[in-house]
Amino acid sequence: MTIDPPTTDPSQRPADEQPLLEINGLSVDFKLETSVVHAVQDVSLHVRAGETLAIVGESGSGKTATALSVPRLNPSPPCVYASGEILFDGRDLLTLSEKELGRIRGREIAMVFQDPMTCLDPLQRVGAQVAEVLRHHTGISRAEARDAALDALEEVGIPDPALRYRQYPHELSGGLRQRVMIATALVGRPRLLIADEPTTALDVTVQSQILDLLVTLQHRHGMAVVLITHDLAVVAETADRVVVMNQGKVVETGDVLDVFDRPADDYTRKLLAATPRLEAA
Ligand SMILES: Nc1ncnc2c1ncn2[C@@H]1O[C@H](COP(=O)(O)OP(=O)(O)OP(=O)(O)O)[C@@H](O)[C@H]1O
Repeated sequence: MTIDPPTTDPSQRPADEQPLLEINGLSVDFKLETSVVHAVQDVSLHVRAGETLAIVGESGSGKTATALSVPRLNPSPPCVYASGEILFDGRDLLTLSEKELGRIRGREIAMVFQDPMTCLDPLQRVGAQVAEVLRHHTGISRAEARDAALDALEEVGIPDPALRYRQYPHELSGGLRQRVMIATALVGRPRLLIADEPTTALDVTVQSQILDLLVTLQHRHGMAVVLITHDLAVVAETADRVVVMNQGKVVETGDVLDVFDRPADDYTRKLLAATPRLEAA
């Protein structure tokens, strides 16, 4: 019997060990008229199927620019993907055509943002918006999409979904709007959800309800989540692993408990020290 030596080449790993998302050496610049912002510098990270990876760091550290690079949603121009690769299920998203990426965006990779109004059309009834996403991705009939959208609104905990279906975004509270955005994001059953500060704009009690909802839906549907947040207490509650960013670079990464118990980097220590809620938890 021969035993193969352990392989270090990622392309040789068994399929079940391949991360769902693997970012290698990503650099993102914003080319402005008189200057260049190096927003993301040589960032590498990975997310396995079904797990939650949190990206933390101060404002301006490059969290959003990193995350928006995955579905290639940084505004271009001024954004330039200067180097690196973003492997989703082994395919480099940075090399796909807009058409190919369009089939992945929203369907296999979905996003929720801090402000639902950036995603929801203020002039369209909310139920129709959820149904339209489904029709776009699956081509099912109007009636089937309506039924599925009603189910989706119910699943995200919207009371009286038949009534809410017919309402416009401005008729809903911030928490309900966020639930509608989550329904819109998840109705296509994505394998990866990118959640960028999904609860920051909400009241504290609503924040924890929305987080609980995301965790429940993640477990139910087995999707992976990239969670961007400045709230380390939220990370401790929800994430498996964490990436700490500072000034466009990854300064530390690891299992949440390890990093929070034994931070290796000074910047991580400072972030943790600035989060008293965490010590109380
Ligand atoms: N569209 C843009 N045009 C120019 N510069 C940008 C653009 N988007 C981001 N930047 C710059 O890139 C850097 C990283 O920004 P990014 O939004 O990724 O940070 P962040 O860590 O997500 O911050 P926050 O927590 O405030 O959202 C910042 O210096 C920011 O000013």
